Amino acid sequence: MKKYDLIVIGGGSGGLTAAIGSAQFGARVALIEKDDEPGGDCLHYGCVPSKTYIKAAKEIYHARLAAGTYGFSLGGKTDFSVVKKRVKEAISEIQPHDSRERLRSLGIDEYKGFASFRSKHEVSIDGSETIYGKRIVIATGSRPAIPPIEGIEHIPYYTNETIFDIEEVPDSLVVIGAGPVGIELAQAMSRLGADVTVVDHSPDLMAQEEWEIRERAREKLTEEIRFIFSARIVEVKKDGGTLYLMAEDEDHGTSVLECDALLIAAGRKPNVENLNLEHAEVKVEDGRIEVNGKMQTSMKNIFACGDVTGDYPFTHAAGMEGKSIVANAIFGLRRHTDYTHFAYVIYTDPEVFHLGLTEKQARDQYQDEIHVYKVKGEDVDRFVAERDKDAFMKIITDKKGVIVGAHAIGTSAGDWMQQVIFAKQHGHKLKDISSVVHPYPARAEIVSKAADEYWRRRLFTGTIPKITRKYIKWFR
Ligand SMILES: Cc1cc2nc3c(=O)[nH]c(=O)nc-3n(C[C@H](O)[C@H](O)[C@H](O)COP(=O)(O)OP(=O)(O)OC[C@H]3O[C@@H](n4cnc5c(N)ncnc54)[C@H](O)[C@@H]3O)c2cc1C
Ligand SMILES: NC(=O)c1ccc[n+]([C@@H]2O[C@H](COP(=O)([O-])OP(=O)(O)OC[C@H]3O[C@@H](n4cnc5c(N)ncnc54)[C@H](O)[C@@H]3O)[C@@H](O)[C@H]2O)c1
Repeated sequence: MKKYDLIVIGGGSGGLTAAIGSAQFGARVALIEKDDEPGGDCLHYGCVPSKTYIKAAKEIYHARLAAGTYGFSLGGKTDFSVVKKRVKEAISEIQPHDSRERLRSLGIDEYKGFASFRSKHEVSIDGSETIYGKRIVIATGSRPAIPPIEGIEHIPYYTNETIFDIEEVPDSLVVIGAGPVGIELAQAMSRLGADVTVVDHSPDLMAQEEWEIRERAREKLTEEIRFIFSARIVEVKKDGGTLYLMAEDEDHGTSVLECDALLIAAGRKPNVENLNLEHAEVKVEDGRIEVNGKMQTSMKNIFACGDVTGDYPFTHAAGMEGKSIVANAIFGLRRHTDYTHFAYVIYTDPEVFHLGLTEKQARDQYQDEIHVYKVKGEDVDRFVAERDKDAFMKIITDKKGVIVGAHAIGTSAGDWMQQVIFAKQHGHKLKDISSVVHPYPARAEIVSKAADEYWRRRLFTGTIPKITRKYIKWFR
């Protein structure tokens, strides 16, 4: 039986980081991936294809808007085969980075097949070959959760695993789920030509976002998408080419939605099945693998990262957790994964950026001893010049000015807010950003406006102006 320092199950963002990091430090590593090529959800069915869709949709939408603005007309239908081609090209250009060849070139033994445990140190591949690992990583990711709806097994529907393969944009599309997957794809599909309705059983979208951001996002998105909140699809039927979806809505009772296609984006289910976790005494709690801060499962030599743990289902979280595993599983360190400065972006247009506490969370945590700084796009020259004034940003600090939360909405918000992640992570105060000179007229100036406001409140109110006035008089 072949023996390894580390066996990694799953070649997505988490597994690849753990395997490549460990091999680069000299560990003997095996990676088992069931699909033809590694890369996982992010490369094949998630981040990458969705961002290519979003970009194509955005270009088409803004071209049409621009035509209206500048007095000419743009007609015609999108050639969807071009969009699909661009998706394929994007995946295949990134694939070499995550390929079996690259893993081999790094000295990793890659296996193709479905992995399952035989014991706490033994993993079998497709039930045949068995290999031994001193330490093992479970990075099997997640799949779309399909809600229990009567008749769902008898109708065709899309998930993120199939929506990037469609031949044509449907005339009408219902999306179940207003989470990041649902709204990013709903907006893209609407811009590509579908009439889109999003149904969610929660009362609003983006419940975890700062309320002013949520309101602005809802206002913008409802210009393009119809939302039905507090509603549940309870039954589905197909007649000819049409789908009939029975929706139960708290306010309006039962109604029937007709559409050509259905996309299910109702959350994720960690991939824990058929791994024979009981052979390794790895505990599953609420359908996901339980880990401690060191990413260790209930069995000390077995670690888990990424979507299979369920807590932070993001590519960059899986990567961060994979790095902790390299430190803990290969070097025996006690590194805890720290999510204090974890940020994410929802890639709608406009983008939504989230870092740290919301104002409400900060008020609760710091007993109201916080400062809140808000800047609107209409106060920043670049947004005004480009006639794109919907941007909004809020930074929350503790009473000493240390950043505890930052939230924004606007074109490319995910890019211009990066500096705040850096500042927060390195313990800088908001005032420090004020001394950074931002090239004029960068959108990032919105952040320095908040920092300027920090100084304005301290310098130009209270006793300081009285003293400086006296000094200037004397100095004359
Ligand atoms: C539409 C969509 C858009 C997204 N956009 C973003 C985004 O913009 N930014 C972001 O941060 N996140 C995004 N995400 C989330 C991101 O894709 C996931 O958080 C990330 O892929 C999780 O990585 P992972 O390594 O845990 O799992 P995965 O990437 O799913 O990898 C798991 C791998 O394990 C393999 N596997 C599973 N079981 C076995 C087994 N028993 N044996 C062998 N191999 C196995 C699978 O084939 C797969 O390759 C998006 C998700 C979706 C669905
Ligand atoms: N830009 C990004 O970083 C990005 C993009 C896409 C996905 N992701 C990650 O992927 C994860 C999964 O995203 P998601 O949107 O699939 O899941 P989610 O859990 O975030 O959202 C699912 C939504 O579906 C609704 N829902 C669930 N069951 C329903 C039902 N039966 N009827 C009506 N509504 C129902 C929920 O109320 C929720 O609003 C996210 O948490 C995110 O971390 C990230």
